[in-house]
Amino acid sequence: MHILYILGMMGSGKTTVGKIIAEVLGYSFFDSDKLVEQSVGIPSVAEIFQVHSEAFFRDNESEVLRDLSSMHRLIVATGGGAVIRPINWSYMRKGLTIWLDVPLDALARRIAAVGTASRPLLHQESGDPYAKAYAKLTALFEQRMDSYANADARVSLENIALKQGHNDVNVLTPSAIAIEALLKMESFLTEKAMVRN
Ligand SMILES: Nc1ncnc2c1ncn2[C@@H]1O[C@H](COP(=O)(O)OP(=O)(O)OP(=O)(O)O)[C@@H](O)[C@H]1O
Ligand SMILES: O=C(O)C1=C[C@@H](O)[C@@H](O)[C@H](O)C1
Ligand SMILES: [Mg+2]
Repeated sequence: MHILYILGMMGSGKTTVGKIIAEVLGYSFFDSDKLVEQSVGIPSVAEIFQVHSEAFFRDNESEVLRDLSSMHRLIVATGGGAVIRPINWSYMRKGLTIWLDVPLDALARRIAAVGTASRPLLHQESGDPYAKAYAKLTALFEQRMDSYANADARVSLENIALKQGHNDVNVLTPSAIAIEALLKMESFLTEKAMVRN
């Protein structure tokens, strides 16, 4: 495996879990949102949306994914919306894709805890941050769920919690999630090798 792409909604833990996986495997870690900020020369995604537009951000995101796709031994935390463009899949299909599937109420809770200012698609000046984030995440997820489901492997926090005998995903540590992601990757690669042989 040359590159592992971590997919998932905003706040799903792509950066947190991706860094742990990179450390375990001895791979380099890249955050595609950060690479877009560097390449555009604007320090935040929110400002890129404001100064330019979402379409401009998406074009740059595709360029970043294209450039990364020729590299080796990387873990890439993708932007939450990277799955919506088919061209991005043509780059990501060169590696392995894994979807961090986190219940929307847990996402809204994490996002409300840090505020929505850094997330232009969720930001609202007024109202309850949890309720607003939850409503927007629900609408976005409906548009995107079929795209996330194209990932080679899915890491469901609900399933990990069930396996551990809890019914609350909020007790799961990033390390437990990273371990599950590594196991899912391994089974995907084993099945792929069996189909080949
Ligand atoms: N397993 C976890 N349990 C509790 N909080 C978590 C967990 N994983 C990540 N978080 C917290 O949730 C927030 C989002 O995590 P992170 O930044 O890794 O997600 P992301 O998918 O990279 O989000 P973004 O859309 O901003 O790129 C952070 O505040 C992080 O500390
Ligand atoms: O889900 C999304 O569309 C986004 C997620 C973030 O990672 C950023 O890429 C940006 O805020 C858009
Ligand atoms: Mg991130």
